[in-house]
Amino acid sequence: MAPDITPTTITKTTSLSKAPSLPKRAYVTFLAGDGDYWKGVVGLVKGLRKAKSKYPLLVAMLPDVPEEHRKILIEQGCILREIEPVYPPENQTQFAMAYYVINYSKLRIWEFVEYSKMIYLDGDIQVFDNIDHLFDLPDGYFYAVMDCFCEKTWSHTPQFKIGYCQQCPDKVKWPAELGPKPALYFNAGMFVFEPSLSTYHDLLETDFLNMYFRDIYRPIPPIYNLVVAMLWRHPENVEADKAKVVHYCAAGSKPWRFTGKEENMQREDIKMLVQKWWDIFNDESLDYKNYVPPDEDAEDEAARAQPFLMALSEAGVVYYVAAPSAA
Ligand SMILES: O=c1ccn([C@@H]2O[C@H](COP(=O)(O)OP(=O)(O)O[C@H]3O[C@H](CO)[C@H](O)[C@H](O)[C@H]3O)[C@@H](O)[C@H]2O)c(=O)[nH]1
Ligand SMILES: O[C@H]1[C@H](O)[C@@H](O)[C@H](O)[C@@H](O)[C@H]1O
Ligand SMILES: [Mn+2]
Repeated sequence: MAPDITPTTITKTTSLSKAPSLPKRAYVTFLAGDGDYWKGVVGLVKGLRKAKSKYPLLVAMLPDVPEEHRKILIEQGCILREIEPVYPPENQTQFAMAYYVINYSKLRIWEFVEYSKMIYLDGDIQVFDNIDHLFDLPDGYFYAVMDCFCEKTWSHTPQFKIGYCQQCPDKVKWPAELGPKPALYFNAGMFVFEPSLSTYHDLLETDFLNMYFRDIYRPIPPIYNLVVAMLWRHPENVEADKAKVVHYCAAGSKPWRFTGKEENMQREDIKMLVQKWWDIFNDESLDYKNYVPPDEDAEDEAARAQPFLMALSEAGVVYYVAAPSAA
């Protein structure tokens, strides 16, 4: 059979032989409304700077974000991208409409195809250590941290009802009567993904990220998205001070609203993590206008990839993810 020399093939060959510029990468977060989530985004961009991230932070933002908040974000070095709201399909309930609009609109980050790879981070996340090496994980997969099913937010699920959690699958075993074990489920506050218009369109039709990415989901260790409830639900799996990325998602844990009154919020590890968030938020040397970028240092980069590999093997997930190509 004759070789398939379609225009696509030709384009690819040409661009390869011309040694194109490096693939574009960026972090991306999502912002909606005139509430206080912008504080989370300011904390996040300053945290990324402190961790010496090489890549910018894009903010995918709904039109309802007020001008004064946009101004603050630009002054902090964020790249703003206004996105049009996506309304859920009509068959979905009218309750909690805002919640659905937020969920569907977030999918627009798959439209950012000028970037070949991105890391999504919720606004209530903080990055305490450089995680740029996650961009080097092999293409073609969807990387995220496994969620925990032990909090009341999950009380509607069979997992919660029988006390099964994928974080400790041997404590309460999945009963055979309930059929096959449920697929691994990730927390959708942090993930490594490849923008793609066809994926975007497919996602709009699918019942959400976990369903859509079921087959190419590869778990990465909890240090890349420490869902704070893990501290009291699975202390054997996590260490608060080793986490590179912390997700303040438990009730009462958002640092900028923290009162310490809600359940578990008096814990020393929580108070320490909330303080660490504030230290970054208040650190003026991390403001964009004051920031002096460090010199590029190739050795640094290699040194960073090493603990990553070690962490993966410690967490026993090397089986799931191939080594980063930089290793
Ligand atoms: O008024 C709001 C509400 C949310 N957000 C943005 O949307 C993100 C998701 O909201 P939360 O962080 O409050 O929600 P959870 O961490 O509890 O949510 C988890 O489940 C959600 C769906 O329920 C999303 O998928 C989310 O990314 C995932 O981490 C926020 O971080 C923030 O970036 C806003 O900007 N304004
Ligand atoms: O995935 C969920 C979600 O992010 C909730 O908002 C959080 O409170 C949960 O504990 C987590 O498991
Ligand atoms: Mn969140």
